[in-house]
Amino acid sequence: MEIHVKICGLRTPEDVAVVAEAGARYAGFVFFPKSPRAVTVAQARSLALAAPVGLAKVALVVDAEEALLDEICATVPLDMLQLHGRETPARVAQIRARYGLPVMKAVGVASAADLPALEAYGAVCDQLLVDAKAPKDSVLPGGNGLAFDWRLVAGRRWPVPWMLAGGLTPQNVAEAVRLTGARQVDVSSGVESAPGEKSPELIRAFLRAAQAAGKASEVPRF
Ligand SMILES: O=C(O)c1ccccc1NCC(=O)[C@H](O)[C@H](O)COP(=O)(O)O
Repeated sequence: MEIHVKICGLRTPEDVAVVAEAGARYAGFVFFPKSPRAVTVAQARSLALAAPVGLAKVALVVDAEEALLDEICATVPLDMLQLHGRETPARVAQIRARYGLPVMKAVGVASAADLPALEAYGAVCDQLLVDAKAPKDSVLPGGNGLAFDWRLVAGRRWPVPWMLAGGLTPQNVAEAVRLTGARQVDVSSGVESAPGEKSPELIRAFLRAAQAAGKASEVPRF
């Protein structure tokens, strides 16, 4: 089974080249000014234009107003919007209808009490990002390099495809895939040498580990 990998928070043409060459399926661009991974709309446009066919470009926004979404969608050639704030299901549906792009909604998980939200958002979005819940005092609503208890979502299914995120690394991604049954994984901090600085070696190691985990989960045919 092939595991689809999203590498989030790309900032340079070198990041895009390494991610594509390593075999990632999605590249994420962060539009959140307080993030060390933030890019401008103009920067995202040139990064997206440099992405080869087969690498899906994802714009990550947090409670974005129409003006910003209009500007991003008119300027950057995109394949998906990732909503990483407190957008309600109604807002998710509205954004999906307005821009005609697939929408992935991030849902933070810390305990079983967070699981019903995945059902609610699963009814209105194209993909779910099942992420660790950000600590209350965190500046960033995601990208904190924190994992949640994967047993909470082990074997769970939703009506739309989903990605596992939160604190994944080249060392733990195989165990995360094995335990949860995820077919898609998303990483940012775990492939960085410093906040916002992507490491080509860690990106390659992450892709290798994820792909090996996918192969290991294949049912043998005799
Ligand atoms: O990465 C950021 O700086 C960021 C800022 C605001 C909202 C979300 C953000 N990142 C989300 C992600 O990169 C991932 O989708 C996910 O949260 C996993 O991040 P990590 O735990 O760092 O691998």
